[in-house]
Amino acid sequence: MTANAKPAGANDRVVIFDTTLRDGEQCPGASMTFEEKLEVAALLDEMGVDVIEAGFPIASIGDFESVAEIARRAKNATIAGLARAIPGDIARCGEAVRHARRGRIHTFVSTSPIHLEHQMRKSQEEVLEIIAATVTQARNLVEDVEWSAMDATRTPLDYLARCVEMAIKCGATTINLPDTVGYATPDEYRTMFRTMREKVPNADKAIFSVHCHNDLGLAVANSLAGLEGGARQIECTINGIGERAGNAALEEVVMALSVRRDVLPYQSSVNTRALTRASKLVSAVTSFPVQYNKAIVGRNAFAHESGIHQDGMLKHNETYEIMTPESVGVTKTSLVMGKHSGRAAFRDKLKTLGYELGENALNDAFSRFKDLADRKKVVYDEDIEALVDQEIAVSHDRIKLLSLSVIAGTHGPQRATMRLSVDGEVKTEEAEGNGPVDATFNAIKALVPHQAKLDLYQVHAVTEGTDAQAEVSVRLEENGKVVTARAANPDTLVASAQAYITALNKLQMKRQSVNAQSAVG
Ligand SMILES: CC(=O)SCCNC(=O)CCNC(=O)[C@H](O)C(C)(C)COP(=O)(O)OP(=O)(O)OC[C@H]1O[C@@H](n2cnc3c(N)ncnc32)[C@H](O)[C@@H]1OP(=O)(O)O
Ligand SMILES: CC(C)C(=O)C(=O)O
Ligand SMILES: [Mg+2]
Repeated sequence: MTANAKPAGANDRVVIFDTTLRDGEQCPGASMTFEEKLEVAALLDEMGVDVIEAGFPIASIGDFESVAEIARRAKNATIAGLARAIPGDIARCGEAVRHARRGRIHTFVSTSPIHLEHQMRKSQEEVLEIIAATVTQARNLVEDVEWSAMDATRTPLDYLARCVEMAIKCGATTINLPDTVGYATPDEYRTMFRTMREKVPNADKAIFSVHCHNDLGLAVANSLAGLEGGARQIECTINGIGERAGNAALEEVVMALSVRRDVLPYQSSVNTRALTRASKLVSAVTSFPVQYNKAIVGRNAFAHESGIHQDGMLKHNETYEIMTPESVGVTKTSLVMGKHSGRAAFRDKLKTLGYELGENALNDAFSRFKDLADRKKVVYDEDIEALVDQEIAVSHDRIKLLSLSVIAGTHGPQRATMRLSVDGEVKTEEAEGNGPVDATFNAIKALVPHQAKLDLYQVHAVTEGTDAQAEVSVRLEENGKVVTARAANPDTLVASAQAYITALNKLQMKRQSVNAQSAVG
């Protein structure tokens, strides 16, 4: 028996068996190259996974070679290979895992009536003989043999018990009872393990293992129920990838054990801080994106957008988080600024961006932020900076933009209607132009007559997407005096008008300071 193979129930240590490289790779589109498999295996080994199922050696030469190489390189983990209940599969698997410091042959055969009749086309008695022969063969090759009853959860318990007894008698050190088709409920799965451990005379000679598929979204719940039934090995995959709807997600299982130690008193040796790194690596090598709201490793798992939650988080992080982001390798909680955010988070965000606004300025900036968030899916830090910079500039201005509407399109001329406040007086003008920007600038010229020449007009997107803020830069020149101004808004024309008006305000301030200097002189 290996270090990992202690009798079920002897302690509360749970063996974490990762099958990302075998069952995970079985899902359509998830195949990994030799080098990618080595990289994933190295990380799993480093993070404390007990058993790495590295592949199915009979499946291909590539699979054989990657299992053998992972076996050579593994420092701590047991390396397992999968084999059907066929002598050739078992021999090939034995060849691949013999390079490991601890190698395991994992052999499986169907036990359910539906599989026996339609897939194996064998009787129950024939399958019992196959179990005896193949487990014995495997045990003659390695010390550590896992036997699985494929489709265990649709197998009559009496027959399953006979199979388990036979596998243990022939030397299996781990007995895996998979929910191959993701059919079981937690209560049924718990009962199956309890029954096996009570009924099978030599049950205490092996570790029992869970292997759950997620067809009904119950894979993690079933895995934990299996522990309550006496299992002490969990088979799982990073990001829950695997056949069809996938396997139980390793990160979810491990964090459930860590966070709910009070009701799940079982220990795993996985370094939880490596979970995010592992998730990102597997996602990158398989090109399978991780859904945003995925437990533990989804990008929203530690992100809060709603004002009430953000306010709570700023007061005490346990108000809305049951584990720290650091505990799974995420640097910090993120308070995402959006239309559901409140003043507390906005104030905190401004502080991190280096702004200290008085209460009135803050309220003004906040209402402009809400207005922006209503129009924009994601509000980035740069959006907020642009918005506050403008707020500060506008508060000193003589000319203020009150409203702008522009008619543009294929049937010119383009027409802009603008309302400005100039030294407190409200003025309106309608102007035409060669394009919407020209019409907008003509309206400004009509409302605030000036000699300044437009030296530069530039537009770029502050952030990504079609709803990104446009940042407009305008440079005006008047009698050798040059001013530049910038403004940002999701509407390019509004940003253009604001930038032009800010430049005019700056020019006005320059004129005043020159006049003041000549008066002093
Ligand atoms: C629940 C699971 O995840 S099981 C693992 C599933 N994973 C895979 O199948 C991935 C790798 N598989 C492969 O590369 C191929 O299927 C191979 C190399 C294993 C076999 O390829 P082939 O010899 O061409 O067989 P094929 O895949 O068409 O059919 C499977 C055969 O294995 C038999 N079989 C299935 N499971 C077992 C088993 N546990 N023990 C013995 N025989 C089995 C089937 O009855 C079928 O036999 P038949 O051809 O006599 O009817
Ligand atoms: C091969 C076995 C363990 C399996 O993957 C399953 O039954 O789901
Ligand atoms: Mg499976």
